[in-house]
Amino acid sequence: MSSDVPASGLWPEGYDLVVLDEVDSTMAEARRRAPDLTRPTWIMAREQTNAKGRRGRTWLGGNGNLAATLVYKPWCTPAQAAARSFMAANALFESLALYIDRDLLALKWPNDVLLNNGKVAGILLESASSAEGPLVDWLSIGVGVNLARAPHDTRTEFPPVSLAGEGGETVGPETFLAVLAGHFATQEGKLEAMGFPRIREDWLEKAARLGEIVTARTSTREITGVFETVDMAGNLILRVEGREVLIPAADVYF
Ligand SMILES: O=C(O)CCCC[C@@H]1SC[C@@H]2NC(=O)N[C@@H]21
Repeated sequence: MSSDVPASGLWPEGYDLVVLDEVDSTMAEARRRAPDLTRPTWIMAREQTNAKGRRGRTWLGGNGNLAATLVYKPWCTPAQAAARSFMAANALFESLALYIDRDLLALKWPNDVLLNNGKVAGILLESASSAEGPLVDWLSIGVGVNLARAPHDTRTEFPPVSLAGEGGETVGPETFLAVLAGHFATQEGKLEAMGFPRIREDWLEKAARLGEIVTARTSTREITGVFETVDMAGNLILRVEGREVLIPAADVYF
């Protein structure tokens, strides 16, 4: 076990922890470590010099915020791996709810966590598969959480907010990661015991704007409709003019 694992009883059994002062990106570090990995490992960095967000965007972190990636080898297909983003979102929600009123939090499809309608946390998934079989070789789940400060970012309609800035309790990245790692391990347990329907149910309970009108913007089109649900494959389902439209990937606005 890595010596970085905290002595406190908080840290989940079976998971390793690596804490780095500085790295290009914890996603890149996960990629480098993945081939030799023997146990699920959380990699946390105090600073990232080249952090990545979804769709190739740059991720703006900041001192006192959490930047971490879980890299592991779940026995699953790429489609099942994608379901893990809902588990990460559920785990982030439950972790943040320890430090702020949970009614102020919501999950935005596919994998943002909102606090007072601003973005407080984002999730980025990467996986690798070989041609030899249907399973992924490894999966990494990166999380960025604005605990202490919200980076200045004018590119988004969901401006970054921070836990501290919205009146949440002060919590450091190490402590928050221990809480998050525990909640994520619980989600893995739920997946094993009850399957994705239970993960989806948990996610839908926390979903922003369920049953309301939202707009999904893909790289080629914009679709506005009623946010009906998320299906068993994790697709967004909008009702548009009486028809169900299935959206596998998009940015959602409301
Ligand atoms: O665009 C998003 O919403 C996803 C952001 C994910 C950022 C995290 S910070 C830790 C990990 N390392 C990275 O380079 N990105 C993810």
